[in-house]
Amino acid sequence: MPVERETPAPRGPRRIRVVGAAGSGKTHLARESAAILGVPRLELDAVFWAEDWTLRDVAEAREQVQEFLAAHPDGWVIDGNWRSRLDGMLEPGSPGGADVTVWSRVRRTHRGAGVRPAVGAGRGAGVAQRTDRDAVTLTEAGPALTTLGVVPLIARIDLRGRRLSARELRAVVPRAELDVEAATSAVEPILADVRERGGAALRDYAERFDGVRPEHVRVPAQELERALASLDPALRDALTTSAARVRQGHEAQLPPARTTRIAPGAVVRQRWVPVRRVGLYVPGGLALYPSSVVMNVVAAQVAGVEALAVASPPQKENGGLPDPGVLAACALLGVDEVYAVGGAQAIAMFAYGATGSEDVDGEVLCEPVDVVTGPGNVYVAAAKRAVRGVVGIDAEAGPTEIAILADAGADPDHVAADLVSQAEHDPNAAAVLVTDSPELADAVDDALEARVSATKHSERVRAALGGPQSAVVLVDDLESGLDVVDAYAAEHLEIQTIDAAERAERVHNAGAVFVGPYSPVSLGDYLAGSNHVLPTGGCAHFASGLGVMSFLKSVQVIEYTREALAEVTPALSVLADAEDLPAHGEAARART
Ligand SMILES: NC(=O)c1ccc[n+]([C@@H]2O[C@H](COP(=O)([O-])OP(=O)(O)OC[C@H]3O[C@@H](n4cnc5c(N)ncnc54)[C@H](O)[C@@H]3O)[C@@H](O)[C@H]2O)c1
Ligand SMILES: N[C@H](CO)Cc1c[nH]c[nH+]1
Ligand SMILES: [Zn+2]
Repeated sequence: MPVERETPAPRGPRRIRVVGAAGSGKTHLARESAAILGVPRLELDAVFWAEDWTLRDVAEAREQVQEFLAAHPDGWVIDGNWRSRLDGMLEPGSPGGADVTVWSRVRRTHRGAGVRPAVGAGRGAGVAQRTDRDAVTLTEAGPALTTLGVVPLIARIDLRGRRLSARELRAVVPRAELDVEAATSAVEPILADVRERGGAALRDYAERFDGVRPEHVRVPAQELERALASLDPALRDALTTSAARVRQGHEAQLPPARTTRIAPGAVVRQRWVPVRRVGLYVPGGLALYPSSVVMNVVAAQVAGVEALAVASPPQKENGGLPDPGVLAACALLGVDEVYAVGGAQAIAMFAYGATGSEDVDGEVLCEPVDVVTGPGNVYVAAAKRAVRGVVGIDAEAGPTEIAILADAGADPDHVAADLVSQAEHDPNAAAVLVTDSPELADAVDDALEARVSATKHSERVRAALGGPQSAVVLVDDLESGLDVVDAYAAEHLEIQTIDAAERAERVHNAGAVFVGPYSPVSLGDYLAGSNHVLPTGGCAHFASGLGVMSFLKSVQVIEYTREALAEVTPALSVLADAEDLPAHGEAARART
């Protein structure tokens, strides 16, 4: 039986007026909002214009509006401007008027919705603050409505009283609409183009996606030195601390070389050999990630990789170079090959190499690498999936996910804080709470309301919490909760239950597990000593986080004496004959 996400109970304003300039997306916003709320919609253009594109008589038009209001006292969405003709009708505060007015407006290349509160309108209303980077999420009605407090921030999935098979569980756990598979078609032409046109394509994509055409695709050495020299001392100390702790954690991962004596004179040895050259991706679209420099670089260095190259998106604010904090972190860790390249194009550059297109590039801008690692958005993850085989990759480390398994004893404010902390990465980030306590779920809903309104990236967080990838999942008991989190296979899983340590040991599928009340995910993001580059989108069913093993290959070394070979030659010959490969047996018999 299919499991539905719960229809949210109406809470805030239900009578919504959408206004905005022509082409600002108000029709779309109104249509979507009405569908989400389950209320009727009235388009004022259809009221004030008659069929033959003459203006309808004002009195007649107003009467139509009045009839609509009278027929739907419980809620509606009305879009269109027509202020002067309405003469105050529909204004917040007027009889039967709107609870709230939403402006849909075009902002540079993205459309966005602003919110003007009605007198006495529901909580949470206010002019939405946003940056251009956030604005893209506001084309959606969901975030606009959660801003208004009309729908809850996060959906509920109630699995109580249901026994689901492993396959059914995998189908009901929340997942993003734009997954790696869906993003693949967007990145394939980019990969092919970079392979073909090298530096010229890299500059074109920087202009298109990052809003700046870098003069230097490879960051000049003096810019790395300059960034390190101007690094804020507190940040330098924090990066140094982080690198030392991560180094310590990763040194413990180094596998020992093993020699096994299979029989007298028969030796098999396992050597661990680092790959020679690696490409390390450091994201930089919505937020900036010096910490991802630490995670990538330290793991590769501890593994013993000889040549490390880093790529991070060019920043318009930094003249087409990557973020100064990213550059400084590279310099601090001794990496001098850094590229101002973001997204799928960076992954292509590393996988195929890139020819230069300008004098500053030289003939070869970037040599191909053996392994590409690092986190990024869904396009980066899709590009890594596409080049796998040409190069090695670590896990698909796409949009951040947090799952929390919590019981009634968990602190709802801490749970909310941790959900918000990861939701702030990306509108596509996922936040999932799995609990056997409806009381905790309600308390977390309330704590989220307070935290989301107050947090800096509230629009991005609302979009992440309100997306299909996020939910509060109610279960009968913690055993069922464990089944749900195993089916979900989160990048990060927090266990906030009374028996956290024992329960954590029973988790099969998670990139990293954070145990007990004092191990928030943000600790692992920066300086727990673990790595924050972790598998997403269910890949934790089979993949591990970034670590020294991501950069090591094992080489088996076999050395037998004549006697040891002679001892197994009869069995070897039988096997060779059984496979109709008699020359295999002859190669052994020729020696013994
Ligand atoms: N799983 C992990 O280990 C982990 C760790 C840290 C961060 N993250 C995630 O990394 C991501 C960082 O994302 P970001 O966007 O801030 O930076 P990013 O560097 O990953 O992506 C920016 C690039 O995306 C590309 N891009 C944007 N829109 C595109 C489109 N429509 N088509 C093709 N390419 C497009 C552009 O090239 C741009 O340079 C977040 O999702 C965050 O959650 C994951
Ligand atoms: N939470 C991210 C991993 O998904 C890592 C990170 C870096 N900076 C802050 N957080
Ligand atoms: Zn984080």
